[in-house]
Amino acid sequence: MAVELRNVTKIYGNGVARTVALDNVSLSISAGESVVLMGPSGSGKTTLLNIVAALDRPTSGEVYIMGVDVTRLPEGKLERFRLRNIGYLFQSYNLIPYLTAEQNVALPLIALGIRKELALLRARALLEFVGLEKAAGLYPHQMSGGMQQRAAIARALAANPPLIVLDEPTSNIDLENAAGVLALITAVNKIFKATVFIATHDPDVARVATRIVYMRGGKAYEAAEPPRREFKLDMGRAAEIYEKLRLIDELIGL
Ligand SMILES: Nc1ncnc2c1ncn2[C@@H]1O[C@H](COP(=O)(O)OP(=O)(O)OP(=O)(O)O)[C@@H](O)[C@H]1O
Repeated sequence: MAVELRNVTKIYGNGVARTVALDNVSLSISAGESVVLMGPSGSGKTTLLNIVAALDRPTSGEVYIMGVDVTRLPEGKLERFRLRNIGYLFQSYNLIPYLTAEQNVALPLIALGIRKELALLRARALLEFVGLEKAAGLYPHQMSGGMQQRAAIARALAANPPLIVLDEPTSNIDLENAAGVLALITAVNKIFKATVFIATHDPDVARVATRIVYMRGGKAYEAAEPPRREFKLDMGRAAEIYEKLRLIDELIGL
């Protein structure tokens, strides 16, 4: 199981300000699933995403990620666990402004202690995977919003994490870029075999889902069989770059 939540409750505040953001949520996500979390504003999506991403701890309940109970990990160990196991795509991308695209992508690998040249080699292959091979030397301010997002996706894949968590991946980009990013998410799921967890308001994102979970009032509900729409994607090329990445991984020992 990639992610397992058992009776997870999250309560903010107390007294009159007490809010039950998650109400006894249990959820099992198998490796390789692509889960899209939908629901109205205030239903608890962000709270659940942050818990699945090991960025926040529940008030009660257990959270297993790749078999590890992350609620019991001390902060120091949790940080390394996150670096190795979870790739993040935040709405604001959070690219470091004074680093180039390739330096941004290499950063998680360098934080894991991998030699800079090898980290940059993998970073450049990942930028090729997301279609940014010509932008490796650009700084974030020299890139469009769509390009910055692709760079952030490459960075999320840097340490080859088994779980990728994305918060509203289509909210800050235009329709054309949104279709591109959904195709990329499909490739990440199919070729990298990463488990994908996405919180969104955008019903279009459901097209990349193997499973849809709805939130309402802090409770999670399973949807009936979701629509599965394939994206036009040159899987041959993506698979080719993936092979290159695997060779680099052998060098790095990832
Ligand atoms: N840090 C916090 N302190 C107090 N209450 C909070 C906090 N974070 C979230 N909440 C409350 O918990 C509930 C769930 O919020 P959450 O942000 O998870 O919902 P959401 O579905 O992600 O909403 P949106 O789609 O608007 O982001 C809401 O009632 C919200 O007001």
